[in-house]
Parts: sequence; C-alpha cells; structure tokens
Amino acid sequence: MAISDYPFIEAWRQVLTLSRLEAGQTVTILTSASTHPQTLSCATIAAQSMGAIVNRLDLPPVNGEKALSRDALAYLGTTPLTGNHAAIAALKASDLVLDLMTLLFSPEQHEILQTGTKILLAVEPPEVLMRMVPNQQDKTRVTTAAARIQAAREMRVRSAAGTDLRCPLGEFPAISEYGFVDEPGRWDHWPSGFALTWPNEGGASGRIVIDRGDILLPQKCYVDDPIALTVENGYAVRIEGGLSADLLSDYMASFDDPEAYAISHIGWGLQPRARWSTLGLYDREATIGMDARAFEGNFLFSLGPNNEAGGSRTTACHIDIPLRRCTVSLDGRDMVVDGKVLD
Ligand SMILES: O=c1ccc(O)c[nH]1
Repeated sequence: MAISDYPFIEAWRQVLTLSRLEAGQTVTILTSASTHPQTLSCATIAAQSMGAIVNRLDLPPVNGEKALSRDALAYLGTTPLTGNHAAIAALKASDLVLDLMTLLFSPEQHEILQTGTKILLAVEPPEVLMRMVPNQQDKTRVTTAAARIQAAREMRVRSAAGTDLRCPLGEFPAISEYGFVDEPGRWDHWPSGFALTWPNEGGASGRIVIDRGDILLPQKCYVDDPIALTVENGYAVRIEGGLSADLLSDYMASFDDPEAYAISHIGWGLQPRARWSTLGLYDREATIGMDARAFEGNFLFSLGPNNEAGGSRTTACHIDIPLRRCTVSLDGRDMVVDGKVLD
C-alpha cells in the first residue's frame, strides 16, 4: 500500500536524528535511475527541516549491459563513482551521504567512509522502509550479537535439512547492520537488523543445504528443490540438486569468475518486523529483498566478495542466501536454535 508523505518525512527525521545529523551539516543525497522519487523528496524535506545543507548528486547508471538482473546488488565492484573524482570529492566533503542508488561492496565506498563521512543506504520501497524504521532496541540486539561473533573463534551451522558448516573466525571484523549511522565513518542500511562477519580466508568447510523455501538473492525466489553446496577451503566446490541448483549454477557461471564461489559473509537475522514470506508478495524488481536478509532467526550466508570486510576479493557476483530452521553456534554456544534466536 502507498505511504503518505508526512509520516514518511517523520520517519526520515527519526532516522536522521538517530544518525546524529546536526543543523549546519552537509547531507548529499546520491541518486541514479532507479531512485524512488518519494524517498528522494521526503528525505530531502526531512534533512532540510533539521537545518542541514542538502545537495543531490545524480549519477548515470552503469553495468546494465553486464548484469543479468536489474537488482542493484546483482553486479558489484564498479559503480557510477568508479573513476569519478569530482563526485567522490563531493561525498568526502559531506558529513552524511544518503545512498539512494547502492554503492555497497564498492572500493569507493570505503575511500569515502575513511574520511569520516557517514553513508546510509536506503533503496527499499517506502512501505518497507516505514515498516522497519530502526530504533535503539534494534541497535542493542544487533551489536550484542556482533560482539559475540567478534569474540568467537568458530561459527558452526547445522540443520535438519543436512547443513553442517564450520567457519573459523577472527581474521575479519564482526559487522552490525541496524539501520542508522550514529558514528563518524559508519555505513549502514535501512532497513536491516542483522549481525555478520566473514570466515577466515579459505577456512570454511562442510556442507550447506539450501532447503525448499529458502531464498536466493538477487534471484528473489524461494528454492523449490534442495540445493547442496559442498564447501572446501572456503569455496563452494560443488552445487548439486535439481532445477534450482541448475538455475543457480547457470547464473553464477555467467560471471566466469572462480572467486564468485567463495563463502562471503555469514550471520543471522534479528529484525522481528521482517518476514520470510514477504518476498512472495512483491514484484521481483520492486525490492532488493531486505525482509529475506533480516528476518529474525535466519542464517544468512553469501557467496562472493569480501572487500566489505577489508579483504581483497572484489568479484562482481554476490549471492545472498537466507536459510530457515538452522542452528547457529559460536564456540559451541547456541545463538540460534532451529531458526529461533536465543537472546
Ligand atoms: O545490507 C546488506 C545488503 C546486502 C548484503 O550482502 C549485505 N548487507
């Protein structure tokens, strides 16, 4: 259902307040061809109402001819900022960037964050943003989980479907995604609500079963028949199953990049206002599927890049795969049991 401007402006004011926006600071709103017009207008009004100096930087889209999907996360690494020194300079000079186009997993994003600029990604449709306006409770739950991940040396994931995956930890930081940017140099994503990290390079091993009803992103589909991944030395070395496995294999093969099969981030969902079933109610291109990434109790793992964590793998192929009904433990202590979060 549509959202009225006034409550959406108020929601943006809440998120900007949580992000510690102050009068006189500079906000640059980054847009491109797929930016939602109501999100742009309401974010602009909210920032102006708080006394910020507001710019809009509109960048021409790129990669359309390379990607097999129009989803903003389907082809990573290069963005309209790549080589665009003038645009990067403007964003580095800003206190806060509202990314309404998707810079995630780009080298330029890190370059900008290192100057202390904060970046908040917000590309879901207004009704999804309004359903999951972040709050301090989200932050507390997610940062508590992230601290446990940070302190752990192994994440183990099992399921009745047959998943048994061991991931040594410690090489990469734990990341909290809770929907607002309250520290200099922080990136976050509204909506979100999950904690994640990356396995030590080359360390993940075991078996992952993507069961019937689990989700593939950017395919934005519920898997019909189980897909079995064999994971050795940090890579998915075999993808086995029926039609769903063939479709995933064909899509990944189109990138012709062995790095696409690396285990990328791993973690679990903590957003009670996100639902597993939502994906089936939206047109594929209307959303990037944040309900699927954030629903409480999922085990979210991904394939592909690790540059977000400070690694050097920048493959363009990124698959996010939230699983239901998994048991996730850290150093033998259960965090999630059969898809239920133990707080
Ligand atoms: O918010 C996000 C979105 C995609 C992703 O892979 C990680 N975090």
